[in-house]
Amino acid sequence: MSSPNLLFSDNEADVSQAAKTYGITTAQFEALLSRSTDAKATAYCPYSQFRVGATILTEDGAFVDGANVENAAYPVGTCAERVAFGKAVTGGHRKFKAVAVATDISPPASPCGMCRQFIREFCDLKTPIFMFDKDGAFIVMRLEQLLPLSFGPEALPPPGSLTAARG
Ligand SMILES: O=c1ccn([C@H]2C[C@H](O)[C@@H](CO)O2)c(=O)[nH]1
Ligand SMILES: [Zn+2]
Repeated sequence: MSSPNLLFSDNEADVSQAAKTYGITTAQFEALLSRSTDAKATAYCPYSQFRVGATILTEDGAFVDGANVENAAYPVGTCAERVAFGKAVTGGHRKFKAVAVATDISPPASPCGMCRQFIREFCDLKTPIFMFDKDGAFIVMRLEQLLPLSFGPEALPPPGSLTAARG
């Protein structure tokens, strides 16, 4: 069932309101929408035919795109979000302002559980995740809403602090 109270349309009022609420510019919002929508075309998804595009806005204002990459051994395939974060992190980015995911369904798809946890490694809990349908209508939620009571890097002892003697 759709969630009309959560689904915004791509009109000027909703876009500027969302951009303001989530701390990005309307130009950045429009770039997240157009780039994640275009990224769907780069998906390799012969098995599901379900195209997903993802775009990440880095803290310094760069954009990194990804799409899902499937595999004949089905579980080996990778979601668009993890492809985009892999590219961003190996490109040297460590801080991010927003994440966008675009699909051709409405209401739009939301990141799977594995991707929510993957995002949690690199993003502040307040980070907005924009989920776009084919027409640019969108749902937006913060990471802490998509992944409540989450487990993250700060729960572990600092890397290198454990002694080798302890098994
Ligand atoms: O948020 C999502 C949901 C699904 N998929 C991919 C995985 C698979 O390739 C296809 C169908 O599940 O869509 C993503 O990339 N991101
Ligand atoms: Zn996923």
